[in-house]
Parts: sequence; structure tokens; C-alpha cells
Amino acid sequence: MPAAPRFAEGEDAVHLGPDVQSLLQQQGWALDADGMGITKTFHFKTYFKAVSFLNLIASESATKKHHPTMTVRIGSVDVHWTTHRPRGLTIKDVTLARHCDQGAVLMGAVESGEGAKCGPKP
Ligand SMILES: C[C@H](O)[C@H](O)[C@H]1CNC2=NC(N)=NC(=O)C2=N1
Repeated sequence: MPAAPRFAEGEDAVHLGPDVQSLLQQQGWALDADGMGITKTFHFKTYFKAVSFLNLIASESATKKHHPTMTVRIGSVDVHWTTHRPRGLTIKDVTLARHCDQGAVLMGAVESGEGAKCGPKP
């Protein structure tokens, strides 16, 4: 059975619960096995778009002083949000996950399978 979201101490779980559920059920975010974080992979037609998206998120992260773990590949970016202190999901994770979804639209994200790939064309 998938984990339930685990909110950091002091968070308003009553409001944050439905916000996290909508990210999970409607926006394609996945909950970590321990319920403490969320991940999503964004796909792009070019490496340059993938890197530009990463920089868009990096810029907002610097402003908000909340930083994701990101892995950039040739045609995709994995983004993981969690809060280290206090440990668990917070409103910052939710707000910045939404920012990622908006930024992905701006950067022309595509469906999984349509992103750039290595190797010869099929
Ligand atoms: C002081 C500073 O705001 C904190 O260390 C921030 C920095 N960025 C952070 N980023 C994330 N993802 N979680 C944190 O708990 C966190 N803490």
C-alpha cells in the first residue's frame, strides 16, 4: 500500500492534505515510499529546454530559500521536493511543486516518450 503523506511538525495538515492529494492525483507527482517527499519527471524536446527549465526552478528556489534535488538528462528533469528541517512535507514543497508545473508549461514540456533521447533515430 502506498504511504500516506507525512507533514512536517507545525504544518497545517488539514489544508495541506488536499493540496498534496491534488498534486498526486491530477498533476502526476508521486509520493516517496516514506511519505516525506514528492517527485515528478518533466520531459522536453531538447537538452537546452531541460537545462532552461532546471534554471527556472533553481532561480525560484534561490528566492524562496528552498531547494529541490534535480537530475537533468538529455530530454528530462527529475524534481524531488522535501523539507529537511523540520522533516516532512511543507507548504514550501507544495508551492514550489506548483511552480514547477507552471514553469514546465512555459518551457514547452512534452508527454513522456516525446522527450529527446540519445542514440540513433528509430
Ligand atoms: C536556512 C535555510 O533556509 C534552510 O537551510 C533551508 C535551505 N533549503 C532547504 N531546502 C529544502 N528542500 N529543505 C530544507 O529544509 C531547506 N532548508
